[in-house]
Amino acid sequence: MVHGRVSRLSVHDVRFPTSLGGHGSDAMHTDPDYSAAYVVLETDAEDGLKGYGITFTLGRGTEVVVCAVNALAPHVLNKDLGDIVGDFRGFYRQLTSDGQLRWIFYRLQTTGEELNLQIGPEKGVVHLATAAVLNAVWDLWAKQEGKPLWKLLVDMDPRTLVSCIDFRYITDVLTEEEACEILRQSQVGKKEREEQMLAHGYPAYTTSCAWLGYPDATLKQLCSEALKDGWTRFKVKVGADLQDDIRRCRLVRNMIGPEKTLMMDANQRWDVPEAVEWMTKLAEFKPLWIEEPTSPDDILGHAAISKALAPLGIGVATGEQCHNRVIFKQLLQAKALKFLQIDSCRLGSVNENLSVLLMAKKFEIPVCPHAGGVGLCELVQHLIIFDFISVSASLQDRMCEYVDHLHEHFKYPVLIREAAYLPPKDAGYSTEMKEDSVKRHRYPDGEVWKKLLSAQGN
Ligand SMILES: C[C@H](O)[C@@H](O)CC(=O)C(=O)O
Ligand SMILES: [Mg+2]
Repeated sequence: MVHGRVSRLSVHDVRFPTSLGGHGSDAMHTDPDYSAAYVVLETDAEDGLKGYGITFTLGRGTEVVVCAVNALAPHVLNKDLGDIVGDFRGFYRQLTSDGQLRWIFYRLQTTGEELNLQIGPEKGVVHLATAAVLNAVWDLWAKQEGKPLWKLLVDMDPRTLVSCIDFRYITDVLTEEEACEILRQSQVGKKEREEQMLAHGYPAYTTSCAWLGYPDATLKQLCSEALKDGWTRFKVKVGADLQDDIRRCRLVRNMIGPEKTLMMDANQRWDVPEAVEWMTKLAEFKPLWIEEPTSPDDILGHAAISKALAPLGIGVATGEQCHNRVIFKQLLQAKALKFLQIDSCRLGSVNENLSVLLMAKKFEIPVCPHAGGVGLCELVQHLIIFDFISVSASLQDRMCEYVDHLHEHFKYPVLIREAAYLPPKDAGYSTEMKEDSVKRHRYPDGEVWKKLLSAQGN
């Protein structure tokens, strides 16, 4: 039974200096410091359990999200956890519909600069903050039930599951009744699929070999190590310089051979015609997909690229920066993507991701989650394992991203075996970081940053 009143919400700005090694770099984010706005929820319950929630950010962006989490705190504090999850749809809507927060541009005074930031509705900073808070609620709920989050979801009856979803703005493609029906139909074979997951895990691909900032020698070395470790699917960053892309893609394709799967990711670098032209030149390396070829807001642009690249056998993948379920709905309606990439922190937590998984099922589009960042692998594995067991019932054309960074900072790190995610066994959403890691990486007063900042003369 869920219990306790939320007595404290704290939020930490935790950053890892990944940009120093070029880890995580792409054509648009050339110096990413993998970071998180890290939320801790405490209750007055005697069990002493805490809920941990993160949202993924890049360095300086974190302080902005931290402000937004604090702005949302009054919605959570002093609430009864039973009341929150008992009407999760209502609570989700309360957080995402704060009449004062959803409207405005937010003016933030940081170190001498003034930033104007759009924070709503259901997009941008406030939505990332919503995800951090709700992820903490889901973590706490799963912990109180003594189950890993994926299992909490798998064991929930369809009616309870859909009661967590806000169907506002999507009923033209998915009603609550239809969602329930999808879940009911997928009850068949659930037990066998759960056993399959526990025995073999969920198939993964790696992005860790080919960040854009890596020199060719690193790329080669990481590729050959990944091959030895049994990886068969690889993603390469592209989009900044065509000649570089040709050289790097050739190098990777030569190393992995013609049979293994290659994906490319441009991180929104191109205009629509440029995307088509560029990918036509990279087609010889046989990519399965081009990810984020253009602005995440350009639904019709994605549709045009999809149509143009289909004859070359290249699909369009996108989602890691899709604001919300409405954008996903339209991408699906417009046949703008062949692979849908949910993100555990970009959307409004499990609640909104459930709606996207169900829409993807209805449109028969495979979900291949985004996980490049700190903690995203830990979180999204729960969603995709649930998706397989309770929604999609298929592994056809599906795989979950894996990046080999920063797992050592988590109390319950992902377990990868033979290029597959093994289902987590510990209770919760795998969101909890090690206390010492948080302390050392807190910005700007953690030991790691104090040293770095003083070396830079700050
Ligand atoms: C900035 C991030 O590392 C981004 O490049 C991740 C990404 O696009 C992916 O993993 O896909
Ligand atoms: Mg990407």
